[in-house]
Amino acid sequence: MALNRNLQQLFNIAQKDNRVGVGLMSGTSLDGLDIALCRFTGHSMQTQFELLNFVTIPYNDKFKSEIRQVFAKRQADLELLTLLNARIGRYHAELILQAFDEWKINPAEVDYIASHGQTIYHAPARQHNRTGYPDATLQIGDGDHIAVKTGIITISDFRQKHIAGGGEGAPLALYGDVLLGSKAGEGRLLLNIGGIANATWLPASQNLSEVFSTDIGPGNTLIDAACKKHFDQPYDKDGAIALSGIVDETLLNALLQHAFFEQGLPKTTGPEVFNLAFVEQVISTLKAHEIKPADLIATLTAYTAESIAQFVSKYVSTYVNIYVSGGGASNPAVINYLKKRLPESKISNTNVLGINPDAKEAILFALLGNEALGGEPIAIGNNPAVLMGKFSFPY
Ligand SMILES: Nc1ncnc2c1ncn2[C@@H]1O[C@H](COP(=O)(O)OP(=O)(O)OP(=O)(O)O)[C@@H](O)[C@H]1O
Ligand SMILES: CC(=O)N[C@H]1[C@@H]2OC[C@@H](O2)[C@@H](O)[C@@H]1O[C@H](C)C(=O)O
Repeated sequence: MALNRNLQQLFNIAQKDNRVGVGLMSGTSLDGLDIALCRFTGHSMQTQFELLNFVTIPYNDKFKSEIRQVFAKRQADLELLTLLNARIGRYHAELILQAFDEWKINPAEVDYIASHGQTIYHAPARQHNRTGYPDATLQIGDGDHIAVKTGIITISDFRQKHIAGGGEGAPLALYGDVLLGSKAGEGRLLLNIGGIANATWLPASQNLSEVFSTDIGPGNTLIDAACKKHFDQPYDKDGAIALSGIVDETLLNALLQHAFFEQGLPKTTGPEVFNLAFVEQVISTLKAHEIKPADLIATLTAYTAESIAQFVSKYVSTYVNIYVSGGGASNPAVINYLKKRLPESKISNTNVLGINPDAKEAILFALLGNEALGGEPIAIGNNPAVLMGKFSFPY
């Protein structure tokens, strides 16, 4: 009996030795959609990869503000959430087609799309503390819309399987970091500074049981939020505002008392926890304390960098090769603080590993899509050995 058209196409793609796939990431910074066009040869520990094209297409202010109405909020308009699930899926498909146009790529040359979607709420059990409820996370921007509009098989909603297998749904970075970033004889820390900062430790032994990946704390999320509120700017370009201000050590120390930093690894978090309401609440406990906007940005920048430095000292080693990715890698105020705090570490950018630091997370999802099509579950550290993602078909 013949397979239907969708399954036949899936069967053909799954049997290929090499695949061209698109990885999509729309992170917690809500800056835009990262689109990475990749070619993968092989799978699992034999994966070879080439980045063919990459672009970040910025979101316009109206779109950002619509997402913000439901993003990381305990209470939200359910109708808007429902509408956004479809709208984001369709919009992402339009942006992919726009990128293909610019790259002169025919959609028929692309085997699959792997879409992260937009995280709306992240609620690990450690954080929600509701008896009887599991770890949970929600990403929207339904894959069916992407598959139908582009005509390309789409794999999406990767995080649910990680949770079903016993994880918190994040960070998923380690699956890509192990396959693309590890090297025998060199201990490496791959540090991503996005909205939230996370890291993967890749030991020199390449022993998968020693690998771990965890969120560290705030990345750019608080800096961005304070820039928006006090300077009407989406972020602190090149750390200019932070470098013009003075770090308020009292506030910095108070912020570092957050219970998240004391919790064991691995752990995950988000803007549900690290937001301006938390910062303002901490400021309100510091009696007779006034802080100028530029000093606030300087302090929040130091908060990001100091929490990363403390994590490195506590869990890795102060003498380690650190490879940074994510938008925070372009913030000299963060990177210079880290270099001062960890003088024995060698801090560089993932470019030196052949991985574009802005594209790294989009590449990760392309890689997870390649695994979903042809890989095998791999046990890494205490992460679930699962193949992640759900399939959406064009027809
Ligand atoms: N030149 C720059 N100077 C300072 N900060 C920058 C610069 N370029 C990017 N950034 C920061 O990086 C952010 C975007 O980072 P990125 O794209 O890694 O986030 P994301 O993908 O949303 O994050 P996440 O990993 O949390 O999902 C911007 O909002 C800004 O804070
Ligand atoms: C729930 C969620 O969207 N988490 C993101 C977020 O952004 C950074 C950090 O928090 C990380 O845990 C994760 O993304 C990356 C891609 C990951 O899973 O590795």
